[in-house]
Amino acid sequence: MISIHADPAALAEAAAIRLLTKLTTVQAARGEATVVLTGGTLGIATLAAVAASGKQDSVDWRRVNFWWGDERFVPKDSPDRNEQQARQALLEQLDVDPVRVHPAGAADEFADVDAAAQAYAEELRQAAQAENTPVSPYLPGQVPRFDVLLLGMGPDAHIASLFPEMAGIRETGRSVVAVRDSPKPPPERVSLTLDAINSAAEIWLVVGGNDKAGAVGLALAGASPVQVPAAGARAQRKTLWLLDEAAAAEVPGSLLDGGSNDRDEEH
Ligand SMILES: O=C(O)[C@H](O)[C@@H](O)[C@H](O)[C@H](O)COP(=O)(O)O
Repeated sequence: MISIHADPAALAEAAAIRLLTKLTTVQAARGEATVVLTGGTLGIATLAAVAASGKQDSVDWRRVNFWWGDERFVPKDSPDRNEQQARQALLEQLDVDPVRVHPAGAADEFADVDAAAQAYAEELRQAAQAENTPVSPYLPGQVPRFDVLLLGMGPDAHIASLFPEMAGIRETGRSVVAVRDSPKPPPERVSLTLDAINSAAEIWLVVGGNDKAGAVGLALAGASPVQVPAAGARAQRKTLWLLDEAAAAEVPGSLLDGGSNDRDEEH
């Protein structure tokens, strides 16, 4: 499904409203909800839009579980941390349950990025065991239920910290990988694998800007995930592309004609 919005601000706002609605709906059904956050400009703008929406109270934030799709392996208080940016943009304004907030390890907490990746995988496994619901066909017992997994995408079609042709995008059978040579700084990161990402009930790719249009077009045209990681995003139930007009410029026309898409009213 594709949803197109006028510009990055409208896109972030639309993603925020969808997220609030989804979390409210999921909580009504199963008492809690789990969201996997992402870094990047639009990933954080979406969280800021939730904070600015005035509609936060529709969600019981003490019963939301937060994970991260990737994290930079830098000191805990570094402004480069996706966790720090998410806390500043939204989490600090909410009454969250700290036990339910699961950031990946930082460079001043673990000896190296491998140790941080292993620890995150173990934390995910423990959460999966506690839920006792085998939700992932790829990683049974290794990841908990992810109701919504947010992703940004780079101009090279990377998602999380899975980059074209590199080891991470090829990894199978594991939930988390350590990245040492990220083409996008900083170089060291912890990332969910594609198997973990695709365990999510819903994946939402929030992508804006004309520098992403080519990668969006390739991903939606069904390119190989090793060359075009975003092409590998396939949720268990729904994969949603939330785009602004600029990033949608090369979406294959046949995909836009389908009835399941929507576009900002003014377009
Ligand atoms: O840690 C990160 O950098 C992000 O998780 C990364 O995957 C990001 O979402 C994309 O690079 C898009 O970032 P922009 O929206 O800033 O281009």
